Amino acid sequence: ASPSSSDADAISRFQEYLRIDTAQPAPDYAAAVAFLREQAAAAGLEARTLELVAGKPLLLLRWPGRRPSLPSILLNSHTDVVPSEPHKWDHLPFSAALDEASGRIYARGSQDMKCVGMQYLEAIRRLRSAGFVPDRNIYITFVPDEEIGGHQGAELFVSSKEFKEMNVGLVLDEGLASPQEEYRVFYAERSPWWLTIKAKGAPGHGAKLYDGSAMENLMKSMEAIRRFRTSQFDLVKSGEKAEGDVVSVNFAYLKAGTPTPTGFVMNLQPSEAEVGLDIRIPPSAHVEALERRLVEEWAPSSRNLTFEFKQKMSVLDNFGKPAITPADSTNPWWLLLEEAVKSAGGKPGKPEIFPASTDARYFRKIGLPAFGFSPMANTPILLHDHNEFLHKDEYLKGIGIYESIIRTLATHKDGAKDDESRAEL
Ligand SMILES: CSCC[C@H](NC=O)C(=O)O
Ligand SMILES: [Zn+2]
Ligand SMILES: [Zn+2]
Repeated sequence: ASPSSSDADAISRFQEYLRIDTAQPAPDYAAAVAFLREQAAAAGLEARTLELVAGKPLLLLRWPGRRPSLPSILLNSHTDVVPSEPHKWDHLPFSAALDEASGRIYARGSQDMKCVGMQYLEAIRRLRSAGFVPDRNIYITFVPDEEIGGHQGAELFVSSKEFKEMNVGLVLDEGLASPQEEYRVFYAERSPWWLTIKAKGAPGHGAKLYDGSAMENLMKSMEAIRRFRTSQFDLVKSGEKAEGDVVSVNFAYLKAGTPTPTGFVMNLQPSEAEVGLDIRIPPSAHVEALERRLVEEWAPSSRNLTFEFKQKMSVLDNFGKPAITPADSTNPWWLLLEEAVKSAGGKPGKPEIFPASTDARYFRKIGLPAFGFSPMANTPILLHDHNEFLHKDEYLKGIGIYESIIRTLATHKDGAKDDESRAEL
């Protein structure tokens, strides 16, 4: 069915946002914030641009509620996107081309996560024009730098005075597309450990056989790492565990050898060899056992191996507990979210652990409940991939889902224990 004029307008606004090149490492944040401030004005929202770091604007929008003392709702999204290889796309990544035949909107950020940022705003437009007024303050944030760790975005924001004044009770952030009809919802995520292991050994003639060369040392470690990786991956392949529940280890780079202007020296065994690892740790992992495995098996000093962490996020929050948001009947926020998705015709899937990392970790770290959710069903998972797309109908359906979520979460349930504690409703 062809979209109504308001649907067509919503789609063209989505395309306009997608056309702004906010790809790392040089996102056009100024253009994105200028566009989003126009959208905020059209949606009747108060807007403030915070520059916690120069050149890294964080846009903070507010929809005042009738009872501002209630814990507020924060709808978060990031404005930056990952780079792409345009020549490998069927449609240029910032063309935001709507393929009429398929109904797909192709663009970098169409899934991750410009769709969500615009769906928040479109849902609020519709709620306001329907005369809805929230009980709680509703905040919408567009933060920078999520794709490079959020260190100058969400991580700074959660310790700012502006954030403290917001009295946030619940955060929604990004999820993942679902190839099934059930939407995916995330209540935790895996913590990134980025690790380098360096092997040293005696150099030697390429024809000489001897033990303990740097390459042999490193290969022994990589073989042990690969066996561990396989053991974890087999748990996923067998269906015994979800991807977010195992420890993943992937090889990010290898570095060794003596370069020359035309290649590498072929008859000199190098005295050093290095591997980079991207490790993701679920909240349930036995961290001490993994650290022991690293020291004793993967990088034992007895084999002239050393290691260095480039990033080592804890699986615990600031209170020493696993950074997890309960997604069951003990958490009234979860029950409301589930009810809101269902009442808008959506099917929430079984709550999962997000396999990668998002800015949600910074909110959970300070003890706030945060769910990862992107309303994309019947959609292949294409974040960070070539030909990332979102079907226009899925996009429009997602606006309706957020209308229901915002209406449900923003309305105070009389009798709830809102005023006594932030964790409760
Ligand atoms: C760990 S900081 C980088 C965050 C990035 N987020 C999504 O892809 C990720 O690699 O998971
Ligand atoms: Zn993202
Ligand atoms: Zn991403």
